[in-house]
Amino acid sequence: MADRPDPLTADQIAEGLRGLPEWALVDGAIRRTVTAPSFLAGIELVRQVAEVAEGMDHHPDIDIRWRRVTFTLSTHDAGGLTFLDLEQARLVDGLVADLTAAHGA
Ligand SMILES: C[C@H](O)[C@H](O)[C@H]1CNC2=NC(N)=NC(=O)C2=N1
Repeated sequence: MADRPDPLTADQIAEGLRGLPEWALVDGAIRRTVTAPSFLAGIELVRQVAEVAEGMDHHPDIDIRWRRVTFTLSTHDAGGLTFLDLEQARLVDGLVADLTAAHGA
């Protein structure tokens, strides 16, 4: 198993979240809900996030409810949040921005 980074401190989490205004701290994880323009657009976003996740070997919890997709990030092996979660949140934000731009929202 790959070495996992140390959990972030509360200060590090707070600082990281300042740059991630769409994400909320919930039960030791960070969470963002996206409303996609359609169900299939939401599924395509999930597929793109899945590719990112595979590349990072870091896998989000994903909840899909029609057009609403919720991503919940934490590092299970570390028992908390690590820089991997902040990095993944930024990458998800980039994909969501692309989706929004593609649909002229
Ligand atoms: C062996 C493998 O690297 C680990 O099990 C990875 C896989 N994906 C993971 N994803 C997340 N979110 N947290 C982890 O701790 C984790 N561990």
